[in-house]
Amino acid sequence: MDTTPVIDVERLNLKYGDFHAVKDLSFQVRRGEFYALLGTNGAGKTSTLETVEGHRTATSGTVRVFGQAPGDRRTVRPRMGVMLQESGFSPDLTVRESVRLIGTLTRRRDSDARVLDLVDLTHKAGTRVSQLSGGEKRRLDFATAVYGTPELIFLDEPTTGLDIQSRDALWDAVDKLREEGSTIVLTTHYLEEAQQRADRIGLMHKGTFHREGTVSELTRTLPAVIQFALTAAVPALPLPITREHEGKLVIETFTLQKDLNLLLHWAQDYGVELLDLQAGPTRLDDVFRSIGTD
Ligand SMILES: Nc1ncnc2c1ncn2[C@@H]1O[C@H](COP(=O)(O)OP(=O)(O)OP(=O)(O)O)[C@@H](O)[C@H]1O
Repeated sequence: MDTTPVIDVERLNLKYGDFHAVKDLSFQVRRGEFYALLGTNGAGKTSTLETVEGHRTATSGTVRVFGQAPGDRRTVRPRMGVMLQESGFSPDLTVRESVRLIGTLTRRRDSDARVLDLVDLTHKAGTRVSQLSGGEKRRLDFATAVYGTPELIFLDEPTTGLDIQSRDALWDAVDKLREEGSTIVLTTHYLEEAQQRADRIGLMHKGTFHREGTVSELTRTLPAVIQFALTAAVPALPLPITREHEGKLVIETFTLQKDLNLLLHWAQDYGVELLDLQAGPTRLDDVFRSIGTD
């Protein structure tokens, strides 16, 4: 089996004039992996991805895609599908003409009807792009990435502007692409989408990785949280309260199951009602919030 990483970035630096936007960034994406490049605003995600996609030249460092320079139009480009934040389809073309154009530009083979069906635009095939809704345009953008089932697919904020049904349909389509072996690189500010699906996450801040790893590697350094409200005076609690937040008592713990069990038994024994009880592991949101504080 070919073990060459699909993407191999080594000590990438990008400068805009005096501004150092990406600093010595190194990462690899393996074949079949779902990798999410996340980060704070202005962290350097788009700059990095544009370089990997072959649209931007590195100030220094090396970027390899399928073992080759990413700008290589003949060998590399046809193997990668890119969903940009704005594809810039001509407003005068119909949806069908736009999909056909994707095939011509990417030099990949596919059935236009299959792609239209996949992005749920068959009923809009004869409509001009200028007359599509925001969500429909986004689904047409998605068609650029999935046309011809490329080996490597970049999704830049793919679900922004999509309603819940369209989001689910997009992720179903991505699941199918993965089953067929495609490698996925995602950027998004919807952290839950990354938390649910990504094999690994690179979390960028100010041009470098704040952390990189699996979701559990990223979250396990932070405590889980139990929170609840009390309406009346109660006997001494069995656990220390870490803080109060919006009228609720918050307990942070690295032993969630044990401490939740202790709390529930205590409430049962004393007949105490724990209002709005919530308990759960650390979420990626919390890792984001901790940027700059740790
Ligand atoms: N063409 C440019 N000229 C000058 N500075 C730029 C240019 N493009 C980006 N930058 C700066 O480089 C930094 C990284 O930008 P980039 O768009 O890569 O970040 P990002 O992580 O994608 O951000 P966001 O989440 O806000 O989209 C930002 O501070 C941005 O202002």
